[in-house]
Amino acid sequence: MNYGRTEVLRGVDLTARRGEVIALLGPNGAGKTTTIEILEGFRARSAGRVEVLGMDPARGDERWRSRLGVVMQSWRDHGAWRVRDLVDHFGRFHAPYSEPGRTRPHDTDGLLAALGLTEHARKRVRTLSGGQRRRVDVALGLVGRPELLFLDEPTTGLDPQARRDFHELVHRLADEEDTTILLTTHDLAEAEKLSDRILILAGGRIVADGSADRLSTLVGRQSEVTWSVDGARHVHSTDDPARHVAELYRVHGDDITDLRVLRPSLEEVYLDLVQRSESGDAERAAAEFAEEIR
Ligand SMILES: Nc1ncnc2c1ncn2[C@@H]1O[C@H](COP(=O)(O)OP(=O)(O)OP(=O)(O)O)[C@@H](O)[C@H]1O
Repeated sequence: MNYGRTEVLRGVDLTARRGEVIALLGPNGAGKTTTIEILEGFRARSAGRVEVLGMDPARGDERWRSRLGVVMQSWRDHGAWRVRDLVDHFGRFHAPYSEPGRTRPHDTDGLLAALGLTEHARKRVRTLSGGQRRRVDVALGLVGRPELLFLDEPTTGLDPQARRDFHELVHRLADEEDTTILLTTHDLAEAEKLSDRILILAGGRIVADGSADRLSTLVGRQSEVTWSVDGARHVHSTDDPARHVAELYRVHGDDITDLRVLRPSLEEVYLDLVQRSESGDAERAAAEFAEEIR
């Protein structure tokens, strides 16, 4: 993908399985939104082959579009609309495209309740707070009961409770409705919590692809064990924390307090991979990564 003479994506290769939740991570400007917009059919790619639900997004028709849910990063302004009317109106677009086992659209009031919007249903969108508007965005993305859902930074501006509710909603959509979800976020804990698979985009390429657990074992492989005996605190780095803890108990028994084991975090893996690819050689970073997970 090029914007003018600037190449922003090259050789991005990705397959998503039905019902999978994939988090697309990467620094600002890495090309996450561009990737998602190409898949949604909102942006024409410069080259390459793309197939989404069996169609080239550049040629997607209305029926195809009704099977997708889209929550974009930028707010689409419908300030004068009342929340319930807006969601209901968007839902009608999907009505002709019901399928066996997937009635479209969602029941408007049920959806508003699931997103904590019931008490705001009669309000005009422009009078809502930022986080409440974001929930309306999510409602509009979900109203057609999509098979494939794109969420571009969906939890920006949500308070902790709303964020947790949203996480539960994503799990339910994947588990109960077999919805395939591709989301972007800058919150690594969120990516770890929500997704089956994490993709890291840097330097225009996917430099890592795997579960959070898998990625966490790759960089700074050692875990850190901390504990106290008789008020003195100790720290030890080890490849085998279970063995170390067993040995501690053999030696000190019940004198041990404040025992903690910390495995390398996704944040460390992320920063390491992004740094490697930004130091100029994304291709080598991707190759090194592929070598490490073999
Ligand atoms: N319409 C456009 N015209 C020209 N360049 C663009 C356009 N849209 C994006 N870009 C450039 O393409 C690159 C990728 O942008 P993109 O928005 O896809 O990144 P992102 O990974 O989603 O970033 P963020 O985390 O900040 O949302 C950036 O360098 C950006 O400046």
